[in-house]
Amino acid sequence: MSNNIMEFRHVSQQFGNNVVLRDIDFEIEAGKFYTLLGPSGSGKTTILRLIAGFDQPTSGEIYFDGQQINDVPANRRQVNTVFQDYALFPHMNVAENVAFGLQIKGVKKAETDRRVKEALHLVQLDGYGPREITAMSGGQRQRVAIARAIVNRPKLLLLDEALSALDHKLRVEMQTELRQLQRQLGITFIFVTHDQEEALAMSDQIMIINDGTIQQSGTPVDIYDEPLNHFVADFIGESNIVPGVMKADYLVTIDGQDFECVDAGMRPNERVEVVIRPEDLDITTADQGKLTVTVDTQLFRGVDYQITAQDQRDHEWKINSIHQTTVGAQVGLAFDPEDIHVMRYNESEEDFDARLDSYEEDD
Ligand SMILES: Nc1ncnc2c1ncn2[C@@H]1O[C@H](COP(=O)(O)OP(=O)(O)OP(=O)(O)O)[C@@H](O)[C@H]1O
Repeated sequence: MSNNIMEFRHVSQQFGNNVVLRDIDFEIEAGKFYTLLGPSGSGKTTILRLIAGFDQPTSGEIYFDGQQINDVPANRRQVNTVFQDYALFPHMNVAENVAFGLQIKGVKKAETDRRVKEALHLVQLDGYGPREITAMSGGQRQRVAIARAIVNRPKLLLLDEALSALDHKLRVEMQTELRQLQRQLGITFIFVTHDQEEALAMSDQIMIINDGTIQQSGTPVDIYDEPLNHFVADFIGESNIVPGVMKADYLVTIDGQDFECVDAGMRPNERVEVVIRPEDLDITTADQGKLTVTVDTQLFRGVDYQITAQDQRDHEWKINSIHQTTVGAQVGLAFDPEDIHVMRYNESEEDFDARLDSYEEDD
């Protein structure tokens, strides 16, 4: 028996001529914290609206707990949404806002009071029930919105950029609290954000979306360490992305030099893209490095130095190092075979050759 609470099968969404989602397929496992991550306009909110039942897909099927729900209206789905602007009722106090959904369902007063109290306790707003919404801070309103969304224990909670209105410190605090709340309640959360650090910090699973298609799904570690394509490598964290050729299993050529790597199974001489994260590069003496570079810039960031350097072909490398270096110095870059991440190239060989040629002509 599958433990999936939500499934999309070949879901497409079109507004007029504008195709916003293209043949989306995914499964959401019950009880986990999922994040939909992608740039503005990629289709994240459109997916949430389909899950919540605010819109119907142009084609494809949506399943909830194994049942097809395309035609089930929003108010009959066991799904609640926390919106970016919270959508609280300003003329009601905190308790009335939280109680609203229960009253609509006709839950008795004593039961409603009990559940409102419990929900306010879960979001650490004990005793705030009689307060006017207008007398609550941004962070407190955020908690009220969450209390209102969990009070009737939905099976699935959708959070659309739910933390984006908070300042940085409060936002980081709420990330931890939301994660704890999700574990405590065991409700499946689908959280939408365009902030990659937030996604990496909070999620069990991340789905990266761009231009209406899912680029990669996986745990934060999978996605960070093994990006499937250029978009993911570039979008998640900082990266050095360079074209290369897979000479043989475990051997890749970058900039005309051969490097041992841990990837295999590509065609001999297959064109690839190579990702090396800035924190995986160590600075050493010029004669000890695998590549020789000249340091261009160095910025101290508290925990480390953010360094840029040019190699002999004038390509820029980003390096994060805890050791200080000197601008203008010639140094070596050291890295291990497992720090090289090889990605298949997903464009035609002709396009790739053209790009590789132009890259080499830059020399
Ligand atoms: N009702 C609609 N009618 C026409 N176009 C729409 C409609 N809803 C969304 N779109 C378009 O669909 C695309 C995806 O929008 P969506 O809101 O899903 O993106 P998003 O990833 O949530 O972006 P953001 O992070 O900016 O909220 C955009 O180009 C948007 O203009």
